[in-house]
Amino acid sequence: MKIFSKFEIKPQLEPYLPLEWKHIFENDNPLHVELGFGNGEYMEKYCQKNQSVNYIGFELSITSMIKAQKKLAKTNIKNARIILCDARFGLRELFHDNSIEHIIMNFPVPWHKKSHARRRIIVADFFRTLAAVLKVGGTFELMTDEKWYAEEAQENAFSNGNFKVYKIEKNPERRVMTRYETKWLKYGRNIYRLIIEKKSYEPVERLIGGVHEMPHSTGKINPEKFYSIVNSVFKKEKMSFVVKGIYKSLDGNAHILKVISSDDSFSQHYFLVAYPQEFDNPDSTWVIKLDSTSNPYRTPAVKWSVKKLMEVLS
Ligand SMILES: C[S@@+](CC[C@H](N)C(=O)[O-])C[C@H]1O[C@@H](n2cnc3c(N)ncnc32)[C@H](O)[C@@H]1O
Repeated sequence: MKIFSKFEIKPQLEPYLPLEWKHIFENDNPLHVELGFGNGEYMEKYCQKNQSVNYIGFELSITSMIKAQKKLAKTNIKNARIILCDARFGLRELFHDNSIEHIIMNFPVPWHKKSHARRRIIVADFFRTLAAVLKVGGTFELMTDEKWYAEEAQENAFSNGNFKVYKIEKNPERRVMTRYETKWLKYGRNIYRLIIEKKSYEPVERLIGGVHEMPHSTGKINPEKFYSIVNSVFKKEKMSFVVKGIYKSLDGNAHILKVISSDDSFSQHYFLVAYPQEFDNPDSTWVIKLDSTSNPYRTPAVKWSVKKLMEVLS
């Protein structure tokens, strides 16, 4: 089997965030970022035509990641990296302030139903991130076939106050186009482009920003309490977590806890391991830490789950 993983970056394994992109690409070329790249068709063409930019793509779908990696490998693209991660989180946590030259979002799902509001990307928070991570003079380009969506984004950008907001263009000709875009234009379906340009900088509050350390806690644990915490929801400020299941190792010493945590709307699944430092001593101190198979971003909610569980199990 051919390995295409040279394009994929796993920032959750890095000891420090935001990332140092010039070390990753081994050059200091301008950063261009695509949010929700789908099968990677736009990324492939864009990278071929713009070889002096460093291109970073975000996707949530594993199938799309695989398709894009195959494409990039086939055409021997050198200037692209892709990340399996919520673009809202990635854009805010993985880039230094004033570091991105251009951000592209092609045909996102608008999620117009209220019940899907949590999935929307282009909301007020998104523009706060752009005001931090785009360079002054850097641009965000949105393509959509929903006029109301472009208008809503335009209003949000305008209310943020840090952007020059351009007029929405109808059926613009772009140097690089997606397959659907070409087809839609051919069949007379309208598409819209919104471009905004950053005029002033405003910092954004990051969840990580700094050393990306491994959390662990130590203390006394009453093993009888383990099963009482399953499905209990713990909440504090914008953080929450729930223990969805507990599994015991065959020798009965280690307990593995399946946890889902949330920082605001950013959720992660991971496993924690709890074990006594001295297996034969009933008074032993216990350790709770991330299980070695798990690699969530060490957000405040992840760190808090490690600390709080020690407290409730003691
Ligand atoms: C309608 S498709 C468009 C794909 C591609 N941009 C195109 O124009 O062909 C939207 C894509 O965005 C991805 N997506 C949705 N929400 C996302 C998020 N929060 N972060 C990263 N990708 C996301 C989806 O997995 C999907 O592949």
